[in-house]
Amino acid sequence: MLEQLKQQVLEANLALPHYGLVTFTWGNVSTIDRQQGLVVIKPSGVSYEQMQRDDMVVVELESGRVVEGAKRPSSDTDTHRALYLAWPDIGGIVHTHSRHATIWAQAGRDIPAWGTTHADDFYGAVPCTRKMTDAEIKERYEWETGQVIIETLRDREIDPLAIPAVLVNSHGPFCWGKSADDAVHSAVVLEEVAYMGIFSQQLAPELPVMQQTLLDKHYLRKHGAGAYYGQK
Ligand SMILES: O=C(CO)[C@@H](O)[C@H](O)COP(=O)(O)O
Repeated sequence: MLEQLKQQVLEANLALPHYGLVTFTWGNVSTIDRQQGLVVIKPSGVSYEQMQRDDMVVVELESGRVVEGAKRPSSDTDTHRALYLAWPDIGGIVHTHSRHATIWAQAGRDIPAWGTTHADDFYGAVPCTRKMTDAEIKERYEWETGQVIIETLRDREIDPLAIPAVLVNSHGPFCWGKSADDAVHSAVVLEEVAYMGIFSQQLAPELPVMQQTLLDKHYLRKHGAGAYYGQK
């Protein structure tokens, strides 16, 4: 089972440069075995060209202790752990510094739902977190990054599976889903709508968000009529 998860995580990490979402090693993907309470994540600082299945690192969900793997786990492992612990329905997480989504994160801006490309995968604006406090940055930075993400979606009453993405202020995007592949899909769509949004807003600075009926039509057509999610 773990070997299969390592292969899934390897392939998901290799999809990041394939879709142009990363430079150098600026990104990481993980998945989780909830029965065993184990997270499988990319090794820290290893180039994607050299990455092998056995480089994947296995850590305990609760403690973060490395239980398998010779390399250091991603530097963002504690952020992944925090999200898995808070959201029992997610099975995969991606973090990147993809260029246009990171532009929105650095600007501290939500990405509004301006079109159906957005609506197919995100049931409303993709939120940007507040800036982290000095104390949060100094103490357990990666863990606190996860807490700020959780706080943002909770306070905005967003179902994580309805809008499976967030922009961490001054940092970059985190995306998730029911699997590592779902999370990569969300990361690709997020980068696309981030890119489109920059230019749409240049063409029409007063651009209104899309009508709720169109957002409903596209989101529910893809995710099923019974899947009501999203901001209240
Ligand atoms: O956010 C950052 C650095 O700002 C990290 O995502 C690194 O860019 C990737 O680190 P590793 O996964 O290789 O440890």
